[in-house]
Amino acid sequence: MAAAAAAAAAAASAVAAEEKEGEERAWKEMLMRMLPPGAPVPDDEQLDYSIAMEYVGPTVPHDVPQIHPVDARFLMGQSASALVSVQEYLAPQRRTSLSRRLSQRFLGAVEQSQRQEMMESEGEDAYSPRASSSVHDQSPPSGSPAEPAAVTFNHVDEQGRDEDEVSEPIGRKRGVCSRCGKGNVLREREACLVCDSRYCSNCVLKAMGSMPEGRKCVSCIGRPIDESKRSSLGKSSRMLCRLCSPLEVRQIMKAEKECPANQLLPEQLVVNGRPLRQEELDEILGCPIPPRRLKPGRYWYDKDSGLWGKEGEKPHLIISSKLNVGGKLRTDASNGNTQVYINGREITKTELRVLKLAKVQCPRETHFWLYDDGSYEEEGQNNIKGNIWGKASTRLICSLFSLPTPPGNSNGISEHSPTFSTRSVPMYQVGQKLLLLGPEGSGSSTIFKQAKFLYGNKFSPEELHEIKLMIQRNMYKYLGTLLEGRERFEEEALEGKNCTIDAAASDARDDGAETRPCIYSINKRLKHFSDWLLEIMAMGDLEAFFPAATREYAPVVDEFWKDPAIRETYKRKNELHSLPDVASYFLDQAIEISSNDYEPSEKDILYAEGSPSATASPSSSSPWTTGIPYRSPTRTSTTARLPIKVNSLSNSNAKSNLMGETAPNEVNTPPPPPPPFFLPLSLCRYQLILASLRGPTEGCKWLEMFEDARAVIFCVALSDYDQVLARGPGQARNKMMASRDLFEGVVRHPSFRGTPFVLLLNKYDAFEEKIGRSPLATCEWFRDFSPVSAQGSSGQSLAGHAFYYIACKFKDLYFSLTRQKLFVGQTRARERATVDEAFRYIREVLKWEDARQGNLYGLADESFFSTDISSSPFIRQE
Ligand SMILES: Nc1nc2c(ncn2[C@@H]2O[C@H](COP(=O)(O)OP(=O)(O)OP(=O)(O)O)[C@@H](O)[C@H]2O)c(=O)[nH]1
Ligand SMILES: [Mg+2]
Repeated sequence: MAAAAAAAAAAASAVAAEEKEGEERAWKEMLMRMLPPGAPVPDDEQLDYSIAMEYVGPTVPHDVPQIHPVDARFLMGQSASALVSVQEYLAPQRRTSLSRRLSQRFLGAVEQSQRQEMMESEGEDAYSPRASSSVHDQSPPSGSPAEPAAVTFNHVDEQGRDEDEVSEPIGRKRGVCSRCGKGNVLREREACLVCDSRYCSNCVLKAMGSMPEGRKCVSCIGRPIDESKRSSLGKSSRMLCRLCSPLEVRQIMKAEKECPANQLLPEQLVVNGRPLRQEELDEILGCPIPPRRLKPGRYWYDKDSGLWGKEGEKPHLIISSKLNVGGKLRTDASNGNTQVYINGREITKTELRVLKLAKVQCPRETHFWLYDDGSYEEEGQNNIKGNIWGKASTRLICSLFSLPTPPGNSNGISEHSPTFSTRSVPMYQVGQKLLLLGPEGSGSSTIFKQAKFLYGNKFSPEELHEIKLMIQRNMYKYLGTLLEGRERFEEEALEGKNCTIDAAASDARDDGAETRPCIYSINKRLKHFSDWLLEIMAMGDLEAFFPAATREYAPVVDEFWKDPAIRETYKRKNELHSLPDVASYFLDQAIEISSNDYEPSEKDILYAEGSPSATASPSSSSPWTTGIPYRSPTRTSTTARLPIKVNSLSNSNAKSNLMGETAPNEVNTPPPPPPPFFLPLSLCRYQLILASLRGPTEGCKWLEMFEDARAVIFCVALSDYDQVLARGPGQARNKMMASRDLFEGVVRHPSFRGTPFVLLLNKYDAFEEKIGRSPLATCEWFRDFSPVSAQGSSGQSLAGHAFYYIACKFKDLYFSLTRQKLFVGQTRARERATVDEAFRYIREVLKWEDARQGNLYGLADESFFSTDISSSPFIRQE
């Protein structure tokens, strides 16, 4: 009996085992059918597929949810784990625990639990909600009688995103992976181009599958991308490069750029008031010079000239002309109000300004015809008046005003050769603008010059000539400052002795062997020269005489510099606030500098105060320096330089130069900065533009020219904290406070809203040298500086501490104005390596900013940079 029972039990268990085996085999076969041919069946632990079973039970009394599958062929293949979306006919009561477990694994744990909670609260079981909402694109048109849409889908917004995606789901939290729910703000995340779900490196391939349309969640495949991400199409990320082979990355990026689902739709582009048709879009994209980075929007297009812009805005590009696209160009296309018309369009103020600077006569009610080669004529006159882009100076002005110039040769005649692939050739040679600003004497010119030595072309002969003249003129400025100081010190000394200066002067004998009334007294001959020099300086006429008379007076300068009275005066240089420390360097070489053959050395160039203005070699190859008309030195020194510093000039300060021209003193006048050049800091070339600041920036019109700057680099001299800016009697101002106000003015300027700022705290060497003897609290902004004694004990660490303190002061100020982080660097601009470091840092900042704007990943606080790591307490703390 017992044996029979045991046999029966054994038979029963064999049957059960066989059944189980059969069931498993059936599962396996089903899985095999769903997987790509040859793919191994993953074991239970590794199983990462969402699957469904076909319901074969009795008819259910309620409507069955109907979801159409994503075409699995798209999702399979390559190295990534494919994720199969399902056709689910499963009634709630028949869902197996396995399917639930699988769907649970398929969803991000966090998202799933959230949804499960929601379902449970509604009394429903959790079934694969991701599948239901995510494949809704595939569902038949609503109301189709054959396949009633029994699943309630979320509301879909205009861009095809459902409510969950529009309202921030939990996985969208900064740094939180949308799939596994793990968060780390410092870790890189790959974002879906459609719904912006972010995935960590562990989940990205599982969530995005083989990426047949690039970086999209599997459930977003087939859906149009989020337009704000269009510019990142085809640009790979570090994470992807780590996870996939180079070939795979290339294929994914190619698919991302070229797959139909990611292309612009013609109706997304409205040109001259009319949405495009497919053939028009094809014509635009296929023309020799198409608009770059075309985004959906409303544009205007002037088919005669090729000018292209956003509706209501100035021209942005020049594309191929004569394309038959869009409606008719409207008069108000660019919202101009100048009563000057080009090809029927009323031009904007900026265009008019450029035309005027290019000396094109354009009184009101002028109607021009502009052709695509740049030639123009007045309407009805049949007489070509010139070529608008023919002059290099006009092209420079256009670039400064962010107006387009045609690609092609320097005559402005575009070369549309059919064999010339313009798609891969950038339209312009102009890179992103980096605007370098700084108050007087902060060292911005030195940084610019160092950058030019590092990354730019050599100084042209004309630039060198101008630097030479600048050095010669500066030499007389330094001498004048010394003579002014000498007079003051002499007066003070003689007052102490109770004798008058006139008496003292009368004692002085011409041979210089007189008994001097005091150590600051000079002989009559020198006194005579001194009075003359101080007078022309007071009249503001120094530039009218020097450098022209440099050679003539060189021996006098040398004599002065060696005179005991001037040596004594120089000993008190700390009291002569406008005397820079380079004065002695140049006065030591007064005779050499004044010679006709003098050629400034690299050191002279760097030490020279100021920078060459916008004169350049006509033979230079840079688009910025080619053909800019060379002006005579005298003109350059007055008319060209003044506008940069013009903010502090009032109308009454306008003065005439030797040629009888009046220097522009309007704050609206664009400054002619030194020729910018490109910094090949990365694949993207940056164009460094230097502009020197004088006076308040409120209403400063020329700053508007740089509103498209990629970043503002603001330079402040650390050593200014105990310096005084003399602006006439009773107007002495601490230089650091003046720098702070100027910085605040630039930050507040409407043109730079949203523009990243990098502050370069320069002259760290001079700062380090003086901080031990001159307390930082001399500057009222730094009154609360109280160095920790251990750190303040040695000069160097005190300087480091003070640097950090000042940087934080600026950071706090910047944050209070913008709620943004200020990036701070440290330089000793005379040392080239520190400038190189600073620009590397700036490049990193721009990369971080790009990443931040693309919201790819969070950032650590990398907002400090010091060229001398050991001297930065912040870096040590980090
Ligand atoms: N010791 C020291 N001197 C510097 C440093 N950077 C610049 N200088 C000197 O400071 C003086 C002024 O520098 P510039 O570069 O002409 O200053 P700027 O900001 O262009 O001033 P403006 O041309 O007057 O607008 C020059 O003599 C430079 O050699 C620095 O890091 N350390
Ligand atoms: Mg300068």
